[in-house]
Amino acid sequence: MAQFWKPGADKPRILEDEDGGVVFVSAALSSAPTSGFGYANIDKQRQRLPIYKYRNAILYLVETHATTIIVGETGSGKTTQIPQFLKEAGWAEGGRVIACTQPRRLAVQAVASRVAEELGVRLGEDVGYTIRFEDLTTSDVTKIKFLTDGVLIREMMEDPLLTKYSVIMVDEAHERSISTDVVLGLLKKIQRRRPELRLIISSATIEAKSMAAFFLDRKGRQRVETHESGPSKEPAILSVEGRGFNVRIHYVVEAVADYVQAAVSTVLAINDQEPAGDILVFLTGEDDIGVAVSLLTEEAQANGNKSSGLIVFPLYSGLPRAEQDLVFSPTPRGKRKVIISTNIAETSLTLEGIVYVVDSGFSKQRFYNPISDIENLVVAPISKASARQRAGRAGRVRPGKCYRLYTEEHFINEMSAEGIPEIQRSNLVSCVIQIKALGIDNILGFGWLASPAPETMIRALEVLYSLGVLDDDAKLTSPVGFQVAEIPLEPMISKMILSSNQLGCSEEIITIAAILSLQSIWVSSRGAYKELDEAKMRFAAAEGDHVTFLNVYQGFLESGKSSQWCHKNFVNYHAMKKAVEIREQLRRIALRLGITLKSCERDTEVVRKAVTAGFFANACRLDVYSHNGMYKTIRGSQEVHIHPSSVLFRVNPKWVIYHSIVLTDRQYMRNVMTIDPSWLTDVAPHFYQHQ
Ligand SMILES: Nc1ncnc2c1ncn2[C@@H]1O[C@H](COP(=O)(O)OP(=O)(O)OP(=O)(O)O)[C@@H](O)[C@H]1O
Repeated sequence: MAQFWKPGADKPRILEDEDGGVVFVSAALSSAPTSGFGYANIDKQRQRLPIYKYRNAILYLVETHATTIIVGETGSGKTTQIPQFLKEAGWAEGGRVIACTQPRRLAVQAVASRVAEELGVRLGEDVGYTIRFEDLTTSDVTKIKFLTDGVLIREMMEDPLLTKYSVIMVDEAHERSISTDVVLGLLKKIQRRRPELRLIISSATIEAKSMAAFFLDRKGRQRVETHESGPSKEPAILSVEGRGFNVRIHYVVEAVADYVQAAVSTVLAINDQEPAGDILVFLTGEDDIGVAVSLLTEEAQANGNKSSGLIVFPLYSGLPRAEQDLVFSPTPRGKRKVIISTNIAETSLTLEGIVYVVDSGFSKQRFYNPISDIENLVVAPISKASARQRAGRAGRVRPGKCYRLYTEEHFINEMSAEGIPEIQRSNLVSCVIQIKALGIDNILGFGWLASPAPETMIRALEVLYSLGVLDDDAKLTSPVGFQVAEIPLEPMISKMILSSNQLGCSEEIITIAAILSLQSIWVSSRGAYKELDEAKMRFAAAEGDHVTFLNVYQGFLESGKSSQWCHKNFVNYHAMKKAVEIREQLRRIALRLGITLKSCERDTEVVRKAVTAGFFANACRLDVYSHNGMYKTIRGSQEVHIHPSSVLFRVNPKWVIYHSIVLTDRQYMRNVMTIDPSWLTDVAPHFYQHQ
């Protein structure tokens, strides 16, 4: 009997309906048995995956085609099996390596450990991974390497033709992150120079024909006709039929007013009414995840036995690795794990115990406005492709259910088939410098999968020119441009590091750079707002957050890197440990670039000047006529406010610089620092000449 489900504001119910329910894809596609799967040995599990039947077809297509596009349901085995098929067929012999890219770091680590486990090898040896600031591979030993698309682009700077790879699989290509689009454009170029390189583009939800059209160019086709021995340049498309287990989809009958509250009610209803199985909830960011975690934890405490079986874990990219890892821990007997996540868990991941998925229908997405030069993170509706990926986190090791907190009508009529590629809605400063560093000067004619807006390109070129990274001919300057490109951070942070060399404060600036590359060093307040504020005030510097970070870092070192010290001060211990690690890597990079490591002995003026040398484009002035602490950006005159998490919140100094903007009810500046406005024209005369 099918079910329709309707969350109520106070008491959610799961309603029975004799009419046919909405079933994900089709029950007829189910090809795996519905029980016993978890107990089979790994070889048997592998053989039961839908992709297994396609092993020979895949190997044949890869042998005979330069590019193969593989579309198969979530959980059909693309990510974990294809690299193994290739290895078994000899593609990793003779010192060659098989690469598989993922848009997200968490997925890279998770799939690499799964594949190592399936092959019975130690992670980091035959099977390894590389993400920014972490390389778990062994040269001459690693045969299958998982990595983020961003890391693959960085590798091209050292080895432009990626000569060690025999096959590169670009997985989850539907995500269309900036790095995925750039990687696809670059790989297409590399293929012309290295016809023996094979590409696999895979996803559960890509439009295979338009992807194939991108890889098919006239020149390529002509070459096929004349070179019979090489692989065909015409891309092959393979559709893998079948999925692991059914996922039954439930829609709300009426639109919900508050998706966080509805998600919490749904989790409680599942816990009350459904058999054992963990729950994965998709919300949008740290803030709404924090609210949901608190509500569920309170509910579990208040309800005694009824909800006490729930163990709730948040999951988002800024969460330290050790806390992220908790979501993979086995669920204790008699308990039910609830993971409340951003779209970090949307693709590639298999979380073994997950039976139920709750999908809010929203995610945080970047939107850049080249006119105001502001990039906001906005909560926006997801696409159908994302919704399918989210549902696909269930049904991987047993049948599952997905509760969509939106109506079926909304899914069918309102949701776009695919999201807007990130390249068309982001600031492109980092992207442009990477492409330039690879020696590609004609950015507009790069051969984009989707062209970015010309205004956005112009803005990026303008900022890079003002940073001294590009010259009048829009070429990378030497040495500054090349050095900035070599540091694996945002160009503004890299420029700040380089400037600290002349100003004699590189030790301090490297600490700030390490902390800025983390989401937050404070623990989330968990309701204890007053205590968190008081703790912050112990470190707060009148100059703002950047100098405050130096105080916290110093305190952490003086405590002997103590976790108790962190706990007492509301500082996130794991984040601080990560900051120490990143700082060590940045020190090594700085030394390689010839930067002298020197401390200014806490001369906060030179520290702030170095930050300004990188972030001058983010300068704002207090609007003295506003009584609510409103600032206007110098370029673009946009209204912005200091974020409540900043130590300058309510202090409202006249001139400030920020690191990033978040949009909630207003545009808020995060990580804010006071400046002297004369520094702006000192460090960026071209940028501010008309002010
Ligand atoms: N860590 C794991 N623990 C248990 N089973 C796993 C694990 N990882 C993968 N599997 C099994 O292997 C199957 C295939 O996973 P894989 O990631 O290769 O699929 P996929 O087709 O790439 O999916 P997606 O499109 O969602 O990334 C899963 O459905 C699951 O049955």
